[in-house]
Amino acid sequence: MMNLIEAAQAIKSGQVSLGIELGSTRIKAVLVAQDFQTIASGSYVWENQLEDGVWTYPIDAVWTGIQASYMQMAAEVQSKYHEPITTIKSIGVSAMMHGYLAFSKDDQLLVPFRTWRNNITEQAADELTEQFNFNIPQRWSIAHLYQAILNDEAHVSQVAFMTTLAGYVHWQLSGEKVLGIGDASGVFPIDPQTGSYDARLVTQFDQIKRVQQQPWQLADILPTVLPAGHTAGQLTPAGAQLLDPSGNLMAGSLMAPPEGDAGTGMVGTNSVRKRTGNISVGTSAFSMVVLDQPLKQVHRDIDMVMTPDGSPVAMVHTNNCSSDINAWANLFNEFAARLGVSLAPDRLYETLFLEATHADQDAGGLINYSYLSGENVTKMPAGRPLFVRQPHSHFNLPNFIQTQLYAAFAPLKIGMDILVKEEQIKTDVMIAQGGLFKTPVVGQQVLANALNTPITVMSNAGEGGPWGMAVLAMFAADNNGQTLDDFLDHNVFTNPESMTLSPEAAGVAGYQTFIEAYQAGLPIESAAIAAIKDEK
Ligand SMILES: Nc1ncnc2c1ncn2[C@@H]1O[C@H](COP(=O)(O)OP(=O)(O)O)[C@@H](O)[C@H]1O
Ligand SMILES: O=C(CO)[C@@H](O)[C@@H](O)COP(=O)(O)O
Repeated sequence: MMNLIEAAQAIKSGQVSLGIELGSTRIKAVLVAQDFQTIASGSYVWENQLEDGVWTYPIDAVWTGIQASYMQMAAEVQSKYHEPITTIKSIGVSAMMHGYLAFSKDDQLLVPFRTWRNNITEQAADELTEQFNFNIPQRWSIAHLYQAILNDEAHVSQVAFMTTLAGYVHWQLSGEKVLGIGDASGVFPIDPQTGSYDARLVTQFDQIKRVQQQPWQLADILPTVLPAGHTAGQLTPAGAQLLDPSGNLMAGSLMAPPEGDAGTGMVGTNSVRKRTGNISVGTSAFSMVVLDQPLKQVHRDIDMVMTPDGSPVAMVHTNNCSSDINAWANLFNEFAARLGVSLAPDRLYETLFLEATHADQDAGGLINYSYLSGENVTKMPAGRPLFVRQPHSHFNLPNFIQTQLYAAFAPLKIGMDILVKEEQIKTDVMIAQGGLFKTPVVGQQVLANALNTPITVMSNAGEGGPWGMAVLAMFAADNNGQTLDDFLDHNVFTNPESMTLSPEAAGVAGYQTFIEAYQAGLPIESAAIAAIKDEK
């Protein structure tokens, strides 16, 4: 580990890499030294909005958030090391995947950003899955494009370029219209042999009658696909100004292929090798296993994505994980404020999560449906968060918080059971990362019990994504021809700090009781969606 003087020297000579990640609730910037240690970080809280039935973020907020995170990180560098950041060796951008950002030939955004969280592309996703004999989830970018075509949306004929959020930011910083292969795999299916979009499926798409009527062909409007380790352009002067309006940062940094947060999660947990598994836990929850053989069949609940170096990955993805925890945490925070108690966010979460350690194993018979938005695994088209209890349920604070944690992982548990039962895909251990692990042990133990699998959490778990992106940026700058898995094993994770928790029998049994009640009660959620209309 570098001392203060060595770190200051690294900053001065530009021997540092920057990873930026735009997650659903936090934009993060992490500056990493060449020994892979984090030197400084910054973050910015943002929140998606449901506007006219579409989950979105204003595009300006992307830049407000990136600049605020960068500025906070640069301020930390200045105060700790007394150096401004002027040169950065390599930079990588990662973000929530999928969704729809479509631009005209004059680079104008044609419709507000449609994020991964939307459940508005059912018809397109169903038709494409059938045509391609390949699972196309609703959040895939191609489902959004095709649904816009099916909807006869006027903007579609003007589309000159479509990309993901990471691809958009990368384009603005470097001028390059490219995507890392992992992020690209959430846009359109990838052919593992060619490392690019599946040419046969691209032709099939172009031949659909309503697509033929468009003035473009799919290949004209998609970004170019690049694997990890390749150079994906340089930070331009305009890009440097966009990232750091103070003007300290100079252009010229090498840019790595932009990736999705699935790929950076795999890198951050050293899980790109075949038969390794990892889980990302934040606004959404998704588990990923790198495959050593193709799946037996197409499943609507198992998504096929790629590692950043192009190996197929089976993913179980759930739209809802931590949003409802946040809603309740905010409520408790308001109450604390009324009592004159001001709590820093980490203290708030820690205090609440620690309550769960006194809970009944079955969470006292309480049930929660944490569906802020629709949920693919349980086939809910929209979200109506619900808390349900019986007159005799054991309703107290520990059980309430336990229920929130149990419910956050419930769709993932249901989806993982499909992966295990139908495809017999199971790893010996899963490595988890995400903001929920910023409070140690509690969420990790619940996840281990829920999935009945040992869960490892690394010391970087709270910032695993942006750190993973910085590592990819270093891999792009300096890899000596190594493969990504060897680079991670031999250079990066030589002495990882991690903790593994195994499932506890009583907790596993308690979670099983909870999940049975949860599944039995799912019609309540359906009824709420039908009965309580969204007034927006
Ligand atoms: N100190 C904490 N302890 C436990 N959970 C936390 C803490 N701080 C934040 N969280 C949870 O982590 C979530 C953010 O995780 P993150 O991985 O950054 O997700 P995303 O990419 O969806 O923004 C928050 O929404 C919150 O639920
Ligand atoms: O859809 C995917 C991965 O397939 C994610 O990008 C999306 O769920 C967003 O993740 P976060 O909840 O922001 O970590």
